[in-house]
Amino acid sequence: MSQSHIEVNNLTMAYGPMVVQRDLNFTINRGDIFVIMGGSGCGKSTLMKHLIGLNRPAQGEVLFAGKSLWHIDEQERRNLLRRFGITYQAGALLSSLTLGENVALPLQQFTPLKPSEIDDLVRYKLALVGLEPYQHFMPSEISGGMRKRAALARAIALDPEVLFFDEPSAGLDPISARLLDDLILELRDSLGATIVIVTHELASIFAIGDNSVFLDPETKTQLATGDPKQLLASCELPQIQRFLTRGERQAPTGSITS
Ligand SMILES: Nc1ncnc2c1ncn2[C@@H]1O[C@H](COP(=O)(O)OP(=O)(O)OP(=O)(O)O)[C@@H](O)[C@H]1O
Repeated sequence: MSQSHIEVNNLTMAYGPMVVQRDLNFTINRGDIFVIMGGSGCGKSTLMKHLIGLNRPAQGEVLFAGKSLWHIDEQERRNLLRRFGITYQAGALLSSLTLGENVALPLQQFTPLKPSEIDDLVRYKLALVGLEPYQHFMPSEISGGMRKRAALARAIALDPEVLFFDEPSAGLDPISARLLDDLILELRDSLGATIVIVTHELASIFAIGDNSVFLDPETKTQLATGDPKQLLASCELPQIQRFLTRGERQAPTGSITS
């Protein structure tokens, strides 16, 4: 049976008095690729910030391996946070450092490893994303798709249990986006990591998503959670059908619409 890794219980997220989403309830299982979906401004990035412990819930809780990041001491919180790997949409790499130096950074900061050991690990992580020959290149000397992969190599430097991606394929052409999807699947399988992704890309959602939550900006709560392919096949909510078919369908084929 699938084992729960992250649990979101009755979560309400707000900025001051402005509620972004309320009453969110879902589970992210170990080893799953979990997609956060929903229209612009519904609160996907805000949810990601709650999952990684940057934002504090207005109500409810987020449990990581059964623990709330807000109800433990500072040392335990730091230890838990080290088990996360995060890649942001923009500014993922430091432009003044080579790819190898970028990947080495978390290893230098958070481990007692010797320089030669760090160098071995850097080459290994870059090899995992197909960039070992580019270790000494600057970020400006490689393509956008390669930069995303290098950022991924840095995010996996500390062997994270959970990898978070905010719009990983933003700005990539369809082929590079597809290659990134393949890489994410490979990494999930080789690292055994749980992966949480915010994305609008339908092709990615169906290609790699095992489970998902759909946030609605109108009602300010989740409308559905489940395997995106199942939602497309059987969820009758028009908002979900519109989103998953780019507005082409209001209800699953075969269901009756008025
Ligand atoms: N730091 C902040 N302070 C106040 N309001 C914020 C802050 N960050 C986001 N918001 C507001 O919260 C709401 C949700 O924003 P968020 O960025 O989480 O949505 P999103 O679904 O990720 O959007 P998009 O798809 O456009 O990236 C928006 O109304 C946004 O203006």
